[in-house]
This record gives sequence, C-alpha cells and structure tokens, in this order.
Amino acid sequence: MSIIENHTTCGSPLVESPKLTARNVGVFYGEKQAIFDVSLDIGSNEVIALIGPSGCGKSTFLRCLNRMNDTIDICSVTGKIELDNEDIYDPKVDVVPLRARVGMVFQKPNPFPKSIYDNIAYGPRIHGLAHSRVDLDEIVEKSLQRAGLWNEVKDRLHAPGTGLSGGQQQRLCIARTIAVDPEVILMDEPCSALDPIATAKIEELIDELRENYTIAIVTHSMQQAARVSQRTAYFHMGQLIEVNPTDQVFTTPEHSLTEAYITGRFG
Ligand SMILES: Nc1ncnc2c1ncn2[C@@H]1O[C@H](COP(=O)(O)OP(=O)(O)OP(=O)(O)O)[C@@H](O)[C@H]1O
Repeated sequence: MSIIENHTTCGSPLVESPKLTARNVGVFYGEKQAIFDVSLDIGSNEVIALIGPSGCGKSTFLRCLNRMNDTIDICSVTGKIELDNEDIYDPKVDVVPLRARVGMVFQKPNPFPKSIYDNIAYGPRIHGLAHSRVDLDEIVEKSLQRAGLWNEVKDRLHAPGTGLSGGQQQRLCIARTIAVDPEVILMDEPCSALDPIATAKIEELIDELRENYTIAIVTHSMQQAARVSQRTAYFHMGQLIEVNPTDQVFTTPEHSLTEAYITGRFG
C-alpha cells in the first residue's frame, strides 16, 4: 500500500458545532514529518476514536490538541487548532489552564506519589478552584464519584494512590483529570495496561462521561472503538484517511485503506 499524495480525507471530518477544530495540521519531529495536513473537528459531547496502524501518528495528533507536544523539544506543529474558536497555539495562551480545559489520560496509569485524596486535590489547589477545605472535600468526592471509584476508596482516602490496582489507578487518573473541570478529555490508549474487567469499567465510564465532556480516544482495539465512540477517524502514515460514524467505519468503510486495516490486512 503506498502513501496517498495530496490525500483528501473522506467521510465527514467536519461537524456543525465543533468544540475543537484542527485545520491543515502538520507535525514535525525535527526534519521528519509525522502528521500531514490533517483537518478534523471534534464535536461537543461526542466520543471520537482515533485508530490506525502503529506509528501512523494517532498519539502525535492527540497530543497536539492540548499542546502536550510542546514538551518535546524537536517537535513543531503547523496549521491551526482552535478550542471554542480560540487559537490554542496563540503565544498568549498559557498552557497550564489550557491543559486543565483539555485534560489527558495516559496509557499507563500515572498517579502522583501522594494519597488518593491529594492526587485529586492537587489540580484544584493549583488552579484555585476550592475556597475552603469543605469545597475541596466536595470536589474530591464528586470527582471520585464521577470516575466510578468513590465506593471503593472512600474509607481510605489518605492511603497512597499507588497502592490501588491498575484499573483503580486509571480511574484515579480520570478522577484527577475531571477534578479541574475540563471540557475535553484526551485518552491515549487508556486501557492498554488493564485487564478485561478493568477495561470494561473504563469503557462504561467513558460512555457516562460523554454527557458532560468531549472525549477523543486513541485505541488499538477496534472492538473498543466500536463500543465507546460515535465517530471514528482512521489514520495511515500520518494522514487522516477517513472519518465516519463508527458503525459505518466498521461495516462499510469508505476508503480501501480503512477496509484493509479493519479486516486485519495490516497494522
Ligand atoms: N518523541 C518523538 N521523537 C521523534 N519521533 C517521534 C516521537 N514520537 C513519535 N515519533 C514518530 O512519529 C510517528 C508517529 O508516532 P505516534 O507515536 O504518534 O504514532 P501512533 O500511531 O500513536 O503509534 P502507536 O500506535 O505505536 O502508539 C512515528 O514515526 C514515530 O516514530
């Protein structure tokens, strides 16, 4: 399969009232280009899955959406990305509040070496979201409730977060993201280190979170994409090949490259 020169994304990469818009985005690691001219909207309260073979640029693209790529010295981003019509790459934008508005959950659960309570309270404290201990207690409880972890940890809030199981740690990280009141949650293969039961819990949670948040999830599991997302975006060698409703992508893909991937011919 060769690279498609000047490829136009097929399907419906744009939506009517987007939360996030990416236009003609290119990403470079030094001289090497990893993302080519990607334009994609992410709608409010949708879950969009980003899929494609290893190395196709899914994580790179995801990381552009909250400027996480800024942390990689050799990485540069071209094109435009807007959150609620505001350019997130404008030099005036402070990345700290941006990353609270557009939170991220990583592949490996990465709780801070602090108590369960302090893992959640950390963000609200630095962003000044709580005016009293009562406020903070409320944020911690609400965030743990929303992440489906409250009942399991309410009696040991001062125990270390790192003492939880892998699945619980990942829900703790989701609770930590929720605690700063994000609008968008980016998830980079959030279940790849989890067993099937913990995975099922996170997937249920993603479905519930959609009510309040916009979610973009990178996943290697096509079953997971099919279960949790409403739209699926297929990437191939740094290009965005197709974006369509998830059902369609997995039953009647529009592009032959998408079809080759979902039928297991590569990747
Ligand atoms: N920090 C980095 N420095 C240099 N090149 C990088 C870096 N991160 C990613 N790349 C390159 O960018 C391209 C896209 O990588 P990326 O990790 O975004 O793909 P992916 O689709 O998420 O892959 P995977 O599914 O294996 O995680 C690859 O060629 C990769 O080698």
